[in-house]
Amino acid sequence: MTYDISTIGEGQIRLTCYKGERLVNAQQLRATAACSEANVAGLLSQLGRDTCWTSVMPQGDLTDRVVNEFRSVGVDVSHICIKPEGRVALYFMEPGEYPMPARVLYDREHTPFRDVRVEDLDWEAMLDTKLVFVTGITAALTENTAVVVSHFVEEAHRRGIAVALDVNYRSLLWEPRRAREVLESIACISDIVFCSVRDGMAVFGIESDGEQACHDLRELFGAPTVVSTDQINGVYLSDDEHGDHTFPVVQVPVVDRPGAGDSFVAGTLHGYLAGDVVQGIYYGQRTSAYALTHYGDLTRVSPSELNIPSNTDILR
Ligand SMILES: Nc1ncnc2c1ncn2[C@@H]1O[C@H](COP(=O)(O)OP(=O)(O)OP(=O)(O)O)[C@@H](O)[C@H]1O
Ligand SMILES: O=C(O)C(=O)C[C@H](O)[C@H](O)CO
Repeated sequence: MTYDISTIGEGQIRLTCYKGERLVNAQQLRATAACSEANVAGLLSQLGRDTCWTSVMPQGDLTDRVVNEFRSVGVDVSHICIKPEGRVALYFMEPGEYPMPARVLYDREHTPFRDVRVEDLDWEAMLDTKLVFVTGITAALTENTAVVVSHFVEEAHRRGIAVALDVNYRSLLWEPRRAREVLESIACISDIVFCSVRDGMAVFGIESDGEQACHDLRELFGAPTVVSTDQINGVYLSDDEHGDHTFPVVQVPVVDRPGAGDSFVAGTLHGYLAGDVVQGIYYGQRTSAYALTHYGDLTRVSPSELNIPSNTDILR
């Protein structure tokens, strides 16, 4: 079977404080599955795409909790390498209520994924795809994960498979200089790059704003298509075929924030895979707005919900 998209990343459990509690004295935590790349695959699966998410995870209930979540929406998880021992990565989150900022605390040292080697994975299966999707989160973890991400992208490029990169810079995982060192060469052979205006400045030193920042990133990478988000300030496209464009964002209330960026990427790739990145951005705006309305990093959406009239007037 040829996948529409194939991706790799570390499965995690997110443990989130309930509203009005702080980690330091929380009595209960909400457990949900997480992984930026699997979130993208999971949303695309729900939209009818054939997707594959690969990882390295230890045998056990916590792995089952994570893997079952993505399997349940149709992601092919059969190429995940299961190790007999090890721990599952966690991240704790305090969502933050104004004026308290949100906080993330990673607990992801000593997991088998950090030691992944190229020979652990079934590359023939993973590369039987129309598009390979990678993010800066996975490249950030260890030397090994950076090597595996670069191998995936280079092999895809060599075989004429489209590559999509989401820079997804996480300052808790690495320094901007190292991020640039690893990600710039990947961006330069990517067909579509997602890089927020904030990450463009932090990692690539792009000082311009909005549409211009997106344009400058495209010039820097020489990539055919760059899409930049900037929270509620707008989405920007710089593209060989369409030129430079701004798409306004209609703000919606936030129930749960993590995963909105991934949902935006998934929606955009859904259009991109059909040959229409502009339609993809409209999908992405809708799926990311939906993502904010319910708990969990994985957004739950049905194809019909992508096209129904919305009271947020986000869609055309
Ligand atoms: N409050 C909001 N209302 C409506 N849409 C939103 C809101 N916040 C974010 N979005 C949508 O989500 C998209 C991605 O948001 P943002 O730029 O914060 O992502 P990101 O920084 O890439 O996310 P992440 O932190 O998950 O990597 C925005 O372009 C927008 O379309
Ligand atoms: O931050 C990470 O490492 C993740 O992959 C976990 C989340 O699912 C992600 O941050 C949401 O985009």
